[in-house]
Amino acid sequence: MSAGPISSRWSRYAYSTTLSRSPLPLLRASYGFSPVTLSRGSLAAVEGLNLIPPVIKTTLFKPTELTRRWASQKKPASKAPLDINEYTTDRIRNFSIIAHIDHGKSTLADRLLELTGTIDKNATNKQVLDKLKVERDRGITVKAQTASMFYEYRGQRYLLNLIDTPGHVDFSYEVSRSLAACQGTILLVDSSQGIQAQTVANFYLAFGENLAILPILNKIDLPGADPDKVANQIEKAFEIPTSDVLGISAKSNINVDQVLPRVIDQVPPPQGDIRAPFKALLFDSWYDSYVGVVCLLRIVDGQVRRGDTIVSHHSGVKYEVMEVGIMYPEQSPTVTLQAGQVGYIVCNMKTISEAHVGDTFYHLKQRVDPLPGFVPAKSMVFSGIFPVDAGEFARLDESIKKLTLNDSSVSVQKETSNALGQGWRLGFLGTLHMDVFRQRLEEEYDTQVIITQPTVPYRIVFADGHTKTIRTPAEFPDHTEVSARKVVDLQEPTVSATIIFPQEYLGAILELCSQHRCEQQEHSFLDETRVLMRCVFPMAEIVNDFYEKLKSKSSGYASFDYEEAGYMSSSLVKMNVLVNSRPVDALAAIVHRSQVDRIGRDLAQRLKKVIKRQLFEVAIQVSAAGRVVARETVSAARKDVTAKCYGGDVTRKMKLLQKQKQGKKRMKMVGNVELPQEAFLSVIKR
Ligand SMILES: Nc1nc2c(ncn2[C@@H]2O[C@H](COP(=O)(O)OP(=O)(O)OP(=O)(O)O)[C@@H](O)[C@H]2O)c(=O)[nH]1
Repeated sequence: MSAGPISSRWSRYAYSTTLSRSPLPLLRASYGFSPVTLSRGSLAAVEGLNLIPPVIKTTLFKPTELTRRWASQKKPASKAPLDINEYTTDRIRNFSIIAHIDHGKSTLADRLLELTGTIDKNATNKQVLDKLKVERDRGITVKAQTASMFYEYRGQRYLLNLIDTPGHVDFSYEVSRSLAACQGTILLVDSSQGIQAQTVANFYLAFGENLAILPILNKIDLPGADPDKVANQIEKAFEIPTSDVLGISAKSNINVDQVLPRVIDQVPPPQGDIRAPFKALLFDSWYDSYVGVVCLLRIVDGQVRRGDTIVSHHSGVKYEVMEVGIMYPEQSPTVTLQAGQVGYIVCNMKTISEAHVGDTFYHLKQRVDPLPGFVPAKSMVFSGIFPVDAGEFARLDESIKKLTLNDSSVSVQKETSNALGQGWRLGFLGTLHMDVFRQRLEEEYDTQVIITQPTVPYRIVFADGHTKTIRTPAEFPDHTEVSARKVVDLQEPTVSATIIFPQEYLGAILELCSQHRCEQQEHSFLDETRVLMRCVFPMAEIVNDFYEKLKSKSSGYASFDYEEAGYMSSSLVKMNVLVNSRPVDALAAIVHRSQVDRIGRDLAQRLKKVIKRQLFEVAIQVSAAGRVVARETVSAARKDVTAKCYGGDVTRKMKLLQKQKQGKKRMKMVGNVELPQEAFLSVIKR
């Protein structure tokens, strides 16, 4: 069945890690392998805890739009860059916080920044590392953020680099590249909700990177919290003894002071040699309108300072370093960055496309071998974006260019639609990513856009052997080409999904999955009440409203995570919508043959409801594979043309009615159906 290469996060890890020494009944059954015992130390006694007075910070930048909120928290500016040379590898710890969405990563990051004096203690510190407006509005992390902290423990000063990561599956790429800069991670689990789908997925990401994993239960202050039960789940699922699990409340600041001592004791210091030639991994970047591109680096060996000339392995381009520094938590210049540290550089890089994530930098005169890097993020969901007002095209074009400067995972291509005019076809990592992009366009750039139904990339295999990936229904081969055997195979992308839910919803969830062409692989129990199910879906089935349906079927208790699982052959057809015989391209879709009648009927009925009655009859037809699958008619609204004709000769009335009939005929002939903007959009707008 599977036609393309299967790239599974789990299968990737299966060959990149050693198999377990001890049995891991639950997850080995699910994922085909089990983890080795994780590196853990004993709980260190909390002693000698002493905060280092905040180092005076310098910033050469005006706060950007996104960081304006921090302005009130900035420490007094100074001209002197920070000297962090004393922090050799043994006194550095690089760690991240990973968790399911909303389990409290950003809140814990706030507390750790306060505890170390990196930000002032302030009742208004809420998810300080969520800098984007959209993150604050939605209460979710979209972009991983790095913050450096200074901390004294047992008489020794440490430089701790924390990376707060997003929890939502659309942004798991952010998580995986952030982990490449760390040696350890805090696996945070909400003690009232227990292990969820992204807890499992993120655990395996960290495990695959061979990171030390520190299990922490959050929200122990909640009345519904059951830390013992959740600690048992962690032991069963990940083979981490319950005695290693720390219970905290990030919100109420309970036991948070035990977190950093554990990080120092259990996360290994970074490897690296300060005397070796400079070698650094670029793992994130963003565009700052004042200084250009800012690159976040993990310094593997050697050191870098202002004035150095460095070279990109990826492009061979030379750059002069204008500034180096750490995120403290904003950009704060330092004298150098050296082996083991995580920090930023500003060089004469003009566009974000030059900052290739996974690139290796080296000194001009000391070439080094490149680091392994990352597989680039791939757009999986494509949508047409059009300006609501066609006169806004140029402004929207500018806004999209600016926004994609800071989000290189969005792919952009121009597109024209007969119904919606000139626009773009954009590719996103998932539908939440798409929605976040739309919200940012509207709020940060004050533009109004129409987004068409998302589609996934399909593959067409032709008789001559060549393969084409298509991203719009317009590119789908004509059904005559398919029947003439010019096309030998049609394929759609699939995902391997993990769903975790309470047992009482098993029946309802199985039914929902089968409606979405799901192939269930297995299910097992996390504990006596919770089920972990693994299955394969066609990606097209989950990009629209599957998650909302899953939440509603499980009263909000189910969680869901997925990853690409290659392509499979599929019986696909293109569905066309005709309004008075004219195709409306913005409503066309690629669907599975088994669903054509249901989707076609539903679409025709919805269109009928929103098309206003005209002075003539309007026929709505949905066709697929050369046949009409649904038809609806909007009857004509009869205008009383004789209303003003009081009394008089009957032939005068007849003449007016005759004239009206002629007019209707002409309009019908032209096919000039007026689709009211808002009504029409309500069908295609998400
Ligand atoms: N009662 C209680 N609530 C908490 C605690 N920690 C976090 N919260 C709340 O949980 C919600 C989610 O917290 P966040 O810190 O945004 O969670 P997150 O994991 O960063 O979320 P994403 O970045 O979207 O994945 C917020 O309303 C927090 O106030 C805690 O210890 N106790």
